[in-house]
Amino acid sequence: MTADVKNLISHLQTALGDDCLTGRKVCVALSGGMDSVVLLHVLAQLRAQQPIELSAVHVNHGISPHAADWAAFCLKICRSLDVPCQIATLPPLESAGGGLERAAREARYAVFARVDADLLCMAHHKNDRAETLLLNLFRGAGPQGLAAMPGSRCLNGKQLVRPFIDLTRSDLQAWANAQRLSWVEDESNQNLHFRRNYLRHVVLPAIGQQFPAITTVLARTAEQMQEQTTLLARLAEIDAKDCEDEHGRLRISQWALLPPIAARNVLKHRLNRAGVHIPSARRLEALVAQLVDARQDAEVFVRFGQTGCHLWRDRLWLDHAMNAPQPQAHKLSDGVIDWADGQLEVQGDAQAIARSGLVVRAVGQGQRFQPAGRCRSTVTELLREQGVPPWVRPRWPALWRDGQLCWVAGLGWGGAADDTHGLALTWMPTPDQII
Ligand SMILES: Nc1ncnc2c1ncn2[C@@H]1O[C@H](COP(=O)(O)OP(=O)(O)OP(=O)(O)O)[C@@H](O)[C@H]1O
Repeated sequence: MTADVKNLISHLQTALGDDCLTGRKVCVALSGGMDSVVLLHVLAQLRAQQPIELSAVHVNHGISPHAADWAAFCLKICRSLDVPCQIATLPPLESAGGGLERAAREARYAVFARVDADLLCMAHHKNDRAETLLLNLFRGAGPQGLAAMPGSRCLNGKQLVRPFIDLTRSDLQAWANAQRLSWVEDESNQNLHFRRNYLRHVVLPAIGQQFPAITTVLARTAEQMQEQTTLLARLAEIDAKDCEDEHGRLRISQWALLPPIAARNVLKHRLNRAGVHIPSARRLEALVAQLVDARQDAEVFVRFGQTGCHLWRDRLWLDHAMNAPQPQAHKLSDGVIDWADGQLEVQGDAQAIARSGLVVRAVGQGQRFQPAGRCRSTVTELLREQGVPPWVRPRWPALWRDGQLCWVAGLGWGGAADDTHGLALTWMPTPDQII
């Protein structure tokens, strides 16, 4: 295609769904690189024709020595286009075994998931898609991985869209040159130790000598795989119907009776739908084997990257807070306190709170407690009765004074509490995620 302005704008309108754009909040994931700078400019030009609420988000990973310059550059172009820009500066990353690249990507998507927008636009293009397909092929992925980068998908209640997925890098380059745009170059894009760069600079050009249309062909394969994946997801939901409880969650003992190939498909689909990254077919196989062999009252735990999968009470529970830092003990204060498994809202007179000497701290193991009007027991037992899963109980929030337990979320005041200090405490747990 010729990359003139009109073409790119009409391409974008088609890709984003022309008639439903008006008045919507559209946010650009802006790295500062050429592709997303082009995307920002095209959307800004579209805004002149159609009322959209345009914004941008840049994630500063702090990995490159130039990270601060990139963030400053993003702020500068956004200011020049009158587009509000949010810079999300992340704490240093721990690669948790999956490599720094993956950890950075996961952290980035977590930021995107929280952005206030209807559409979150990313600037991936056909070449990115071909590279991703090959990367996934070389790590033994199935149809889901080979469907690399769908043009659009749901992300936490909004739509993640890739309006440039049918265009090539050179289409965007031509447009950027014609518009005399400037952008930042990420020096790590030249580093051949990164597998993606190796594919981009060495493997794909070599294949292209014999197969000149390789990028387009791979993108077409990805498209077909996308269709297969959609069909497999439909099949999974049909098979899942036979083993769901009244809330649509899998009864694992019934799921285990499905033919193995169908059981795997259902599990993969449900984990995917819940946003769990499945590291490899082997890990999934290990989970399937343990679940199939488990007795109905057994407890099984398998770790998938940042998520823990627990079999408990014949259901599969996901623990996304598994690696979250343990909340530290701190003095009680007025307001909302973020906790691993929810939020605690504290309302009361600031001076009375300060005088109370109360400290917020996890309940820990083996504590005994007597909630008002109930028998004294261990907190573990009391929380078990409330349906709080075993892995959550030790990190459950409580209020302490002088080392004595006074209040426990979900159980209320008791134990050493002689006075509630006029406090109103509301515990808002994160809904359980059970697939
Ligand atoms: N740090 C970031 N902040 C915001 N969005 C990002 C960031 N990194 C990547 N993205 C989004 O993801 C897309 C693909 O990322 P990738 O790492 O392939 O791009 P890039 O080479 O860094 O930059 P570009 O694609 O803009 O040239 C980008 O086009 C952009 O939309």
